[in-house]
Amino acid sequence: MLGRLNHVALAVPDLGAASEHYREMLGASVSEAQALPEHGVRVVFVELGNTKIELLEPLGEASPIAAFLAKNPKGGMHHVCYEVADIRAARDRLVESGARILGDGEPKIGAHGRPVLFIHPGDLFGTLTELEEV
Ligand SMILES: CC[C@@H](C(=O)O)C(=O)SCCNC(=O)CCNC(=O)[C@H](O)C(C)(C)COP(=O)(O)OP(=O)(O)OC[C@H]1O[C@@H](n2cnc3c(N)ncnc32)[C@H](O)[C@@H]1OP(=O)(O)O
Ligand SMILES: [Co+2]
Repeated sequence: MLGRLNHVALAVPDLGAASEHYREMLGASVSEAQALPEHGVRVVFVELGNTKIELLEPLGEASPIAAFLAKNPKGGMHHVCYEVADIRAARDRLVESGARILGDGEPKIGAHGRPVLFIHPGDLFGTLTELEEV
């Protein structure tokens, strides 16, 4: 069921400053910022060739990353995202195993225009996990 590592996401307090650090200090290829109001975040992707780093900044008052940043004001590793071929089949298998799917359980369209959903960190060793259908 589990495919490639699509991205590792870092929550950051200032997306512009984080993008600049990755571009200038690390010499990385960094995308333009994209606002995703339906996810409550602004996002930038750092392209690594074999995978991506997703830099996330809260957008709006109900951002799902706000509490995480309040606990980790300098930022920190927020989630990992694995690719799957059939996201609903993957979800159903996880639910059968007792895992909690966040939100209403239905995939949303993510930053790459593909369906995504999230599994509660308490059900995967303290790691918030995103699945993306590719
Ligand atoms: C850019 C679009 C898309 C993409 O295409 O890639 C994205 O990646 S969007 C990214 C942002 N969206 C989401 O994260 C959606 C799913 N997340 C959530 O629904 C919430 O963040 C959450 C996981 C339910 C947590 O919400 P929060 O408000 O922080 O609730 P709690 O404070 O009650 O936390 C509950 C529990 O979980 C622990 N926690 C919270 N965040 C993380 C985390 N990132 N990694 C590991 N653990 C986390 C938190 O510490 C609490 O633990 P306990 O205290 O032990 O209960
Ligand atoms: Co993500």
